[in-house]
This record gives sequence, C-alpha cells and structure tokens, in this order.
Amino acid sequence: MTDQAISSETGREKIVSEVRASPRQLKPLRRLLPFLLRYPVRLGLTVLFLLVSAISSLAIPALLGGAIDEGFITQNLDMVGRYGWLIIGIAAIMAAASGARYYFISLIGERVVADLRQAVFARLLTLESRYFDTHRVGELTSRLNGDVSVIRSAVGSNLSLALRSLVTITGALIMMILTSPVLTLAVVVALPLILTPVMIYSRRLRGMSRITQDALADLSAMATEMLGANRTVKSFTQEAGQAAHYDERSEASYRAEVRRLSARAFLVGMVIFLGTAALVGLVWWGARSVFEGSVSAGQLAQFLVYALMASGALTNVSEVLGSLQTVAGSTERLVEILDTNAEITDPVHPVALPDPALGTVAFDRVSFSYDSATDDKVLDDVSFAVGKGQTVALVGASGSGKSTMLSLLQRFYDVTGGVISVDGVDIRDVRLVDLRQRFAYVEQEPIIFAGTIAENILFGKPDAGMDEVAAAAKAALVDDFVSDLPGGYDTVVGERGVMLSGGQKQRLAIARAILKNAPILLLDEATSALDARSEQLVQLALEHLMEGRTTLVIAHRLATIRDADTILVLDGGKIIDSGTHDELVAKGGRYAELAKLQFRLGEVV
Ligand SMILES: Nc1ncnc2c1ncn2[C@@H]1O[C@H](COP(=O)(O)OP(=O)(O)OP(=O)(O)O)[C@@H](O)[C@H]1O
Repeated sequence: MTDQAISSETGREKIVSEVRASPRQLKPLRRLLPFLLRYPVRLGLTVLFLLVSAISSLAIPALLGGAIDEGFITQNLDMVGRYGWLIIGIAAIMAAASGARYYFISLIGERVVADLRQAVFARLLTLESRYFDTHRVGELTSRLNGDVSVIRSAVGSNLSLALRSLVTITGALIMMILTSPVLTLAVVVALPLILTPVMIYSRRLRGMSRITQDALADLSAMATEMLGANRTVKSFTQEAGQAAHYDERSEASYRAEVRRLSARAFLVGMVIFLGTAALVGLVWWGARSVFEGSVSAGQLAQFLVYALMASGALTNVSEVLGSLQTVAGSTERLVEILDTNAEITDPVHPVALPDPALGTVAFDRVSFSYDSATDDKVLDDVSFAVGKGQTVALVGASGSGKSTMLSLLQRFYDVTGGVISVDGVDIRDVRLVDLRQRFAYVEQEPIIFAGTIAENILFGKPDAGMDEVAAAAKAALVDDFVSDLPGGYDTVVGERGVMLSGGQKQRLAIARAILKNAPILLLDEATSALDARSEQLVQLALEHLMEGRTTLVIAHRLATIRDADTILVLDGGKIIDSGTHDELVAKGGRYAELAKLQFRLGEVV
C-alpha cells in the first residue's frame, strides 16, 4: 500500500470512529435558520401560498364526496357537473398557489445557498496560514461546492415538500375527523404501528451521510491536487497509478453512498408497504361501516382520499427526514468553517503606522516555533534592525528559517517570543491591512492567477488605472514580452500562468509589486537558474523594484548579496554572523563556506 492509500484509510477510519462516538443529530440544521430568516417577505409569501395550495387541495376531496352523495347516488348529472366546475375552479387556485409556493421557496433556497457560499469563502480568506497548513485546499473547495449543492437541493425542494406535507397531514387529519371520527380513531390507533419501525430505522441513517460526504471531499481533494500537478504526474509516469488511487477512493465513496442509499431505499419501501397494508385495512373497515349505514358512500370515498393524502404526505416526510441527515452533515461541515475564528486578527486598539512611512524593520529577540506543542524552535532569539532604504540579505542553509522570517513579518504566523516592529511599532498593534500594505512581497515561485496579464498586475493595486499598470509593466520589463503577445495586456495566461516562461512569471510578479508601491520589499529570490538573458532582465526589473525601498531579501544571487548593506547569516534559527559580503568573506568561517556552496564563489572567495 502506498503512503497516500494509507493516509486515506486512516482518514476514513477516523471519520467512522468519530461518527460512532457521537451520532450526528439534526442540530446543525438550526444554523441555517438565520440565513432563512434574513428574507421574511419571501418566507411570508411562501407560507401564504403554502396555505392557499394546501387548503384548496383539501377542499377537493370534500367536493368529491359531495358529488358522489348528491350527484352519483341520486343520479343527478347536473349536480355532478356543478361539482365538477367547482373542483376545476379550486384546482386552478391550487395550481397557481403551488407554482408560486415552489417559486418562492426555490428563490429562498438559491439565496440562502449564495449567502452561505459567500460567507464560507469570505471566512476562509480570513483564516491564517496555520489553518491551511492543516487543511487540504481540495477538501475545502469540496465543501464550498458539494456541501453547498446538497443544501441547495434541500432548502429548495425538500423544504417545500416538507412544509407542504406537514400542512397536508394536519389538514387531512382535521378533515378526516370532520368526515368520520370513528374511522379517524381507527387510523390514529394504527398509526404508531407504522411510525415506530420507521422512526427506529431512520435513526440508523444518521451518521451515514457525513461518511459519504467526507468520502466525496477526500475524492475531490485528490482530484484537485493531481490535476493541478498534471505535469509532475506525467513526468513521473504516474497517470495509471494515480488513476488507480482515484478509482480506489471513488469506489470507497461509491460503496458508502450505496450503503446509505440501500438504507434509505429500505426505509421508503417499508413506509410504502406499511401504508398500503393500513389502507387495505381501512377500506375493509370503511366498507363495513357503509354496510352498517353509519357512513355514506360519499363520506367513505372522501375519507379514503384524505387518508391517502395524509399517507402520501407521511411518505414524503420520511423521505425528507432521510435526506435531512445528508443536509445536516453538509451544514455541519460548512458551519465548522464559519465557526473557525482567525487566530491572527486586528488588535482591539490599533495603532497607526507613521505616515509617510519610514520603512524600518526591527526584530527584537524573536523566537518562533510552528508547533506550540513541541516547542521546536525554528527561530531562536533573533535580533536585527533594518534602516530606511537599506538592503538586508538573509543567507543560510535550507531550513535555517529564512522564509519563516518573511512570514512572521507579514503576520502569517505570530511570534512565540520577542517583538517585530515596523516603523517603530509592534506589528501586533497595527491593523493587518495597514501592516501588509507596507510590504511588497515577491515570492520565490511567483503566484500567477488564471486571468489576463493586466489583471495579474492589478492584483497589486486593484484601483490603479491602465497608465499605472503600463508604467509598472515597463519598469518590470514586462512590456518587453507583452508586445509580442496577440492580446497584449488582455492575453489570458492560463492557470498558474502556464503560458509564460519562468522569467516572464517573475517579471510579472515584480510588476505587481511595483504597482503596489509599498515602502518595504520582501523578496524571496528564485533558486532556479534562468538563462543568461532572462536572468539579466529579471535582475534589472528587481533593481527598479528595489529603488528607494527597504529590502529584505532571501538571497540566492551573488549580485544581490554583494550589493546588500548587511548580510545576516542564519544557522538553525539563529543569526550567527552579520556584515557585508567582503567583511564576512574576509572573516572566513561559516559564511565563507556557505557562500562557496550556495553562490558558486569558489573562484571568488
Ligand atoms: N508551515 C510549516 N509548518 C511546520 N514547519 C514548517 C513550516 N514551514 C517551514 N517549517 C519548518 O521550519 C524550518 C524553517 O523553514 P524555512 O522555510 O523558514 O527555512 P528556509 O531557510 O527558508 O529554507 P529554504 O531556503 O529551503 O526555503 C524548517 O525546518 C521547516 O521544515
């Protein structure tokens, strides 16, 4: 078994034991209520049309009874005709009201789903890096799509059916009592005989839904991951292997779904059988009453139609109850996200950063560990200061904590000890937006979105005009290749910028940072070598970006470290040395060694 297969198995076992430990109730559904109550007018109209359609549908059997007793039995065709017209009129009202009810409840369903989806997405965007370290993106998008669709169908059609059925049951029962209290009593006595097994069985359905939804999310997470990495999959000739993994998970999801379906099918079958058996008993009992003369033929017919309506509605309710388990499962998965609060938030009393910006950064005895449980320090007692307009290069072996420093500065995580300040203010005292506006961040692997070139640059400052975009593109030497593209700035670059070369992507990311025009530049230089010309263009673009800005750079290029005002040498989360390139080389020691290895300086050092 491969690692992936193992992890998916343990994941599923965990889910199963979780369900066993606490049988899922319908409680999470309550959380949908506030979303529904936001639309009182639509809800009011739904209830109105619901009542009109239910009352008119309940009137029809009574008219039918009248037609039998006053028309059929007395052989009065005129009377049958009159009743017929009346029934048609009422049916027209019922039809119109049913249509309107369906429309309004579907409208509410769509609205609730849109609101829910938007709320979940907005919440996800506020959550910090730690959340995404422990949750798979594919699984989260599956909640956003799959679970939201489940709720959509539920709030639309199921809610409509449930409400209609409940009103029908109540109305039909009242009409049954009015028609024949004795026959109604017989039905009421028989009812628990039907309902008890149904209720016992529907309990077993609980929990099954969450398992199927989780299995589906697992599947979708894997698909997202593998499709996103399609080149890696092909290059490692893993198509068949990954397809087999997918099949395995898909089959598991299929089996979980079949188990749930079988259980539901059995439930529906049971309700139908018990209902029909009860009806036969009722007909027999009713026939006896007619022969005895205690009930008229018309009343019996009328009563039977009401009983049929009630039992049909009861079947609907059992179906809805069955699907409510699924909806509760999905709601719970979404509510889990809505209930997750960001740990890194704005301070209660935010302090304003100086304006105009100074562009200074200071780390004062900063310590940090990703895992608070193990207290495994990734940064340990790190102190340094960067003055306005200075360039500080961070150098150190892989895993020494360089990227972590840039993450901490942007408050993707919070320090576990010490203070980081920007322009003399502790970054935890500043609103997150204000803080992050002070940085232009160029990642090692630039993130390019699936939109156009212009949209990608505009990400740095969405309200910028096209002239500003063009100026940033020019400074980042993006215009150099854009002019060759058929659509110019409107060229769509494909998902993650697949249509661009590595160097072009980097320049695009630099243009975005230039447009943002932030006082402090955070730069994680690419390690992958570009060809000489590309390298030169990227270097030139970077020089434009660094102009007049304080820069913290994780340096991989010789040119960068040579030009840096200070180099901080990191080892195992500590700063072990600092100085200029020449000073550090002259000293020999760790830096000289590192420089030899990392910057291919053998001949220089
Ligand atoms: N999100 C994370 N969760 C847990 N541990 C992490 C996380 N990111 C990094 N680490 C760990 O923290 C340590 C420092 O990582 P960091 O990425 O800061 O190093 P780096 O010096 O930037 O390395 P590189 O040059 O390879 O990018 C490493 O041991 C790494 O395994």
